[in-house]
Amino acid sequence: MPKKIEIFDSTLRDGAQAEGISFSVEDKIKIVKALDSLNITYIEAGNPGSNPKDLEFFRRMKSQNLKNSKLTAFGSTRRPGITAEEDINIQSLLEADTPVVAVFGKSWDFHVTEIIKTTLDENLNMLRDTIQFLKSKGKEVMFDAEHFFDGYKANSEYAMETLRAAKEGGADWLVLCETNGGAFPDEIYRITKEVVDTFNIKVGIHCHNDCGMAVANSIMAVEAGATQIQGTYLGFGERCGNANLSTLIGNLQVKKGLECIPKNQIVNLTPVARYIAEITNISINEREPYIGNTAFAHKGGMHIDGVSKATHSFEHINPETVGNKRRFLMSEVSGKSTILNKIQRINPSITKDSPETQAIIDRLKELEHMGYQFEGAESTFELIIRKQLGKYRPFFELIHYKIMGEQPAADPETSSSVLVKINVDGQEELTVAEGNGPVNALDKALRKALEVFYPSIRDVHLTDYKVRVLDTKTATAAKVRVLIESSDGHNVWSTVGVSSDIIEASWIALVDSMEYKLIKDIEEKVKAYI
Ligand SMILES: CC(=O)SCCNC(=O)CCNC(=O)[C@H](O)C(C)(C)COP(=O)(O)OP(=O)(O)OC[C@H]1O[C@@H](n2cnc3c(N)ncnc32)[C@H](O)[C@@H]1OP(=O)(O)O
Ligand SMILES: CC(=O)C(=O)O
Repeated sequence: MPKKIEIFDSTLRDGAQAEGISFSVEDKIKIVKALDSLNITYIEAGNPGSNPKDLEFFRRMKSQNLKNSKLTAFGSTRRPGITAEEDINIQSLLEADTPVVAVFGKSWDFHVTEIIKTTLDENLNMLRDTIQFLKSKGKEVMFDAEHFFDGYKANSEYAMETLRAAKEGGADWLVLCETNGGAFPDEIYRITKEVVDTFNIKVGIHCHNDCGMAVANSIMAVEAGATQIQGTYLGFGERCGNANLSTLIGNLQVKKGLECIPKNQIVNLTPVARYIAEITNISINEREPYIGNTAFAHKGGMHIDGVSKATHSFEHINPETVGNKRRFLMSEVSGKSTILNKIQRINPSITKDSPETQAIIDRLKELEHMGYQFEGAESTFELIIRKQLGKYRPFFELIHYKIMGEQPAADPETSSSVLVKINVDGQEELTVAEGNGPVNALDKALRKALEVFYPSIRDVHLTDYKVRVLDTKTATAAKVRVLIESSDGHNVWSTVGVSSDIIEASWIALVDSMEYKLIKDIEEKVKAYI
């Protein structure tokens, strides 16, 4: 097995072929910089013959110096019947002015005769002289042997001929593409091994994920002697996507000890994933290995107990190795160990065997049965612990709220009005507020009333609001769970409310949010005093 694997990221080329993904030139530049900072060897950032945006991107990149990575432009071999020099796509590849070009060409005889409709000989000439031409211009050239594995299975002699032609043309790399994503790991190993044993040249692998095998297939190619892996950082790409490089880098570098990026960069595996997702405007699959939000989240009580005693009891690596973090989730399947450290933050004298611990677990299970979920609402859970431990006093009493809606609205920003009346230590306060919906107006009215007594509430704003219908069978009579995320500019916290009335569920979550903020203010003051 080799010691070093060259990583080739195609997020900005094959990734841009994924449904729902579109990058602006600015997005591309930001992602290139992030990949460069991670020391990804090759960044395939576009197809200059495809569209003016990619050409503009490569033009802008001429003034950007990459510190570690080699920018790569992608395009096809020349068209049949013309010279490489005459081919407009090849002219665009040169115009991109990158040190590396990746050219794809046909390796499956069926594609040659039925898709690009030329002869098998002309296809070999197309590969050979396109690569020769690009080499004469001083480029490092990768030959992406499209459909190589299907081609090999249909006509191995011809598939190998295409690699021979590419090598004769001067290709630096033969990249075996599993274009349709239908091959299995044993086939990948056997065929890649034959290529590695036949040609004295560097071999790469490019796998698609149509059978969920892209990562496994890429690893088998490495086992067979490939030293370059192509994929996309978050796995998105044409159809089911490409080999996920964040998983592959984790697997190869952390588990198999092969260097893909410098050792000191592996802690950036997760932060770079989150940055790319942010720029791409997608959510990372929570369950993604290594980098996902739940990759090191423990929920089962016995798991949490085990991890608290020895982290490797339920973790394959330490999450910090890849810049991720361990999380313990609150739920009805939690045991006492899960909640003990949360309880002890409020009352350190309580132990696993104290009756209060069992009472809190019972209350948690009862609330989950009613539809609550605390995994994403730990602030509400802290308030429940306080209530159970007698460490809570309400900051205000609700007298009532009234909601009015206007439809059709003269101004959508003020389509709802809410009146809130509260009592704080015997003093009543009545406020009215308008909003673009009842929850927005309710939030504004409650904050306006509370600000009179607690000025720091002015800093609080809602940053997220999610509603989940809990029992879809009963349709409009179903319960809803409202999850609110709030911020005061320094801290972010989440609270939850459940009711069959969406306004009431929102109110419960809003009240928890305000009370949580006020409790934290008091704690800060006490800390400062001590
Ligand atoms: C497996 C892969 O991922 S390969 C990369 C796939 N990526 C993309 O297709 C995205 C970028 N593509 C594009 O922007 C456009 O397809 C362009 C600009 C490159 C070409 O557009 P058009 O000239 O309108 O052609 P169109 O997309 O309709 O068809 C593809 C053409 O490329 C030809 N072609 C396909 N593969 C190859 C190849 N390896 N070598 C040479 N020609 C090829 C086809 O025969 C077809 O030619 P035809 O128009 O003479 O029948
Ligand atoms: C080149 C390429 O993207 C493929 O064959 O899948």
